[in-house]
Amino acid sequence: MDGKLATEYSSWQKLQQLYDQQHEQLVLKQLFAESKSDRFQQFSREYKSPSSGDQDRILLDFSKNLITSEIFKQLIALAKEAKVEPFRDAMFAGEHINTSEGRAVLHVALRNVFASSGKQFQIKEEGADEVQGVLDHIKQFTNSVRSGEWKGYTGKAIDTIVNIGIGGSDLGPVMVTEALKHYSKRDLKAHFVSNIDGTDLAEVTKQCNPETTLFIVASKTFTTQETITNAESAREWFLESAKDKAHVAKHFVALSTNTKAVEAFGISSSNMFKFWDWVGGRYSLWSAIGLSIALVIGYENFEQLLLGAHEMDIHFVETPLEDNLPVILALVGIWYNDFYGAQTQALLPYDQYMHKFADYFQQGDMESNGKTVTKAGQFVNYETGPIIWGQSGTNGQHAFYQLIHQGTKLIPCDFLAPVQTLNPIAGGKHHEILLSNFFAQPEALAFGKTEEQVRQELGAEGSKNEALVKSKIFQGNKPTNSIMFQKLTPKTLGSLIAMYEHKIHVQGAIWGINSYDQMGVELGKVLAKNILAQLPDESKVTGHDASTTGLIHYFQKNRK
Ligand SMILES: O=P(O)(O)OC[C@H]1O[C@@H](O)[C@@H](O)[C@@H](O)[C@@H]1O
Repeated sequence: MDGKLATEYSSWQKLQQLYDQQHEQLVLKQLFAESKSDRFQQFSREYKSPSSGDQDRILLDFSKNLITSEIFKQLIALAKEAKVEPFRDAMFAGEHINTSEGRAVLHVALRNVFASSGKQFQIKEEGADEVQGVLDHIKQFTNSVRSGEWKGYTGKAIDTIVNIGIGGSDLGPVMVTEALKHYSKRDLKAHFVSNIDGTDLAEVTKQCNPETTLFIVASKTFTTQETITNAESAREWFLESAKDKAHVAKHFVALSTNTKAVEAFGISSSNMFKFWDWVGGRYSLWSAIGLSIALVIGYENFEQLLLGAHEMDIHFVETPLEDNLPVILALVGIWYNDFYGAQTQALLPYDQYMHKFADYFQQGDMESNGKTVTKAGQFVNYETGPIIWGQSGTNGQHAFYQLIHQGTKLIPCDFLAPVQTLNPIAGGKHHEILLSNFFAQPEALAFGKTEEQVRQELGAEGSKNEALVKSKIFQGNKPTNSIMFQKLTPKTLGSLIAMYEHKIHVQGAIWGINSYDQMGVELGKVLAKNILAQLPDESKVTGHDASTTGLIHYFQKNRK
């Protein structure tokens, strides 16, 4: 992180040598055989919440990775050489590490509100001292809606909320309200409208009663085309029944950094929940953007989510690199991404509540680290951010695991699962089956099935079919992390999210890129605006290539 390309670090070069010399001998079966049971001890770490200990603990087993203690040491050396620690401290101190936009990166300040946690970071940045005030506003508003005290324009309590937002103003609230559904107020329905496709809003409003629906317009900039258009159409839909514009105040609130635009939309500043430009969209669920989360799970649970994240922040700042969960995940990821040439990384939570976890981190990781230029302005000569994807187990097993087990691609996977389920139905049978799969899949991926085993199973007769024998071989040696947490509590979820946020931060630091801007989303937006103005009239369609022109003309000819 001092203007160097990652490939210039001597530790990177050493890792390259280790890879070149050793990767053919890095076979999990042998690595485990050589180290006996020590390997689990050696390559696993347990995190415990300082405030609730065993209740909220996370085990990271990274022993099923293609690493030795020498490689692990060298990866730690890379983190040191890339100055991961001072860069982390710079973020927590409020330095403007988002250099292209000249901003601080302070989602950690949003959860730095627990004097009793034993640690508060000293953050000096405009707005950082306003965090508690906004939380108080969220608390008071949440309590009044949930208790029924907040009334709609006909005097009825709110029973439905609709969050209108996209990207970071949607994915976090969607993921967390799903993940913490167990803790939700069941008689308060929550919908999320993100897509500009009118279908999204239309299908939601069909399920809403204007007298009892609260719209939450969530947009950091309050200029995002999709969100503003959806909010305007929602207001139109609402006014068809409410008639009087004065009623908007009871049914529309805004979450934004842009007071002027919120007021121009017709939402009074008393119904606006503020945040600051140092909160990146994809790191904003901890801010006012989390209002829908607080409404669904209650303010106390929202606070626990923040506390869990804050405690992971403390772990990230205070724990030596070799025991630091986000750092370990980041380094192991770099080993595959940059030396093995793995293109993707799968997130596989064996918890149905977490079925949106991979979707959430698709933006979190890919918008952060999908970059080609370093902060010093050089093009990288190595791979940066991985493609993130995944699905909840065991659904994924019946969909795409075939390719992970026997395809031609190397796909490092993170398996996540709770020790205890929140729904121990059928005497806990479901959870035992779920967890047996959670244990079995990484085992199968790591150790596979040899030709001899297959032949033995098929017997002499069956083994004559060579193609069949070959198709049943599992090469194994596929790397995985296994992450077990005690139970999916708001606090643990907060810690898990913060763990992956910091993993992304560490990888970005090593690659020397700015993880906190998103220039790559701009070009398409500008072109779409230009095209929108050309759509009414065929003769207006100019300045495009033949394909784009052809497509627009095709639409224009056939739309009626
Ligand atoms: O919250 P607003 O400003 O509407 O932005 C919503 C989303 O827009 C996209 O273009 C990205 O830049 C995301 O990072 C952002 O979360």
